[in-house]
Amino acid sequence: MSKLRVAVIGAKGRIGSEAVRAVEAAEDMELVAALGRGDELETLTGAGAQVAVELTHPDAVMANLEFCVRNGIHGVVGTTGWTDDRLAQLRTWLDASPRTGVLIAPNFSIGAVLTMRFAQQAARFFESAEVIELHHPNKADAPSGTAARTAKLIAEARAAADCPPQPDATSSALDGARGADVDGIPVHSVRLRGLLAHQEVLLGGVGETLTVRHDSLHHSSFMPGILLGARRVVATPGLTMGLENFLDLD
Ligand SMILES: NC(=O)C1=CN([C@@H]2O[C@H](COP(=O)(O)OP(=O)(O)OC[C@H]3O[C@@H](n4cnc5c(N)ncnc54)[C@H](OP(=O)(O)O)[C@@H]3O)[C@@H](O)[C@H]2O)C=CC1
Ligand SMILES: O=C(O)C1=N[C@H](C(=O)O)C[C@H](O)C1
Repeated sequence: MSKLRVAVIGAKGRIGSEAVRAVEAAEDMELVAALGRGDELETLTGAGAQVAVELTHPDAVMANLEFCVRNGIHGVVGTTGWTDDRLAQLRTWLDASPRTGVLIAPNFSIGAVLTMRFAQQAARFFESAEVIELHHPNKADAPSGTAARTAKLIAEARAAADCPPQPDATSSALDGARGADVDGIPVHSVRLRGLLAHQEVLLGGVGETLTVRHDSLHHSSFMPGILLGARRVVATPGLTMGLENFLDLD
């Protein structure tokens, strides 16, 4: 059987360099291009890439995806910074290239995907929910894509269950003390040397709390998800939001 022809964009970065090694080691894949900043995107078409794994920066991801989708190259995207406007723009490119698929995964690690699922399941049973994400200090964005997604999922679950707004009588606070408000859920970002990627979801009810915590200790934690995404996205046209769509979680 012919191998899946995979390219990595952002190949010299922390996660991109790990992805290059993972694709090279995968028996069913061939690494056909490894692009860094300043490299020509046309390399992808010249190399016959079927899938591009995009692991760069929020400032770069849109131009890279526009090129890929217009050229029928499927995308597996880990880069963060997604807004509703950006997603709408991506959908217009995909509408014009109906056989092309893009997976955006806020987090490729199975533990983080499960954290999001558990938080979503638990959200309606607790009055209060807050998210704390903790990352290395070289991370460009805050809050993390994972934390933003987690907060959105919690908020959606609470809205679907007709939960009232969560109690918070704070009437005076230093700017930032209550974190960022993501759909009504406070999200707190810690940047600390020594950390990689960690998240706690705190849920509170009368007389009890539940904490769901996940720790990525090495970038290898993201590789099975990236490889799974590459294998599945080629047969999944359109936009897929979240690796959970390629996992049998139920
Ligand atoms: N979904 C997930 O599971 C994960 C997602 N991420 C996300 O992936 C992204 C990258 O993270 P990380 O590896 O830590 O960041 P790094 O800064 O280590 O790596 C990004 C790399 O992309 C390069 N780059 C920037 N612009 C371009 C471009 N236009 N074309 C090609 N390469 C480019 C950078 O080059 P230069 O150094 O010259 O700027 C750098 O080498 C972030 O958004 C992060 O949040 C990270 C881990 C897991
Ligand atoms: O920048 C990182 O390191 C990570 N970025 C992703 C995010 O913003 O959620 C995934 C993971 O947290 C690592």
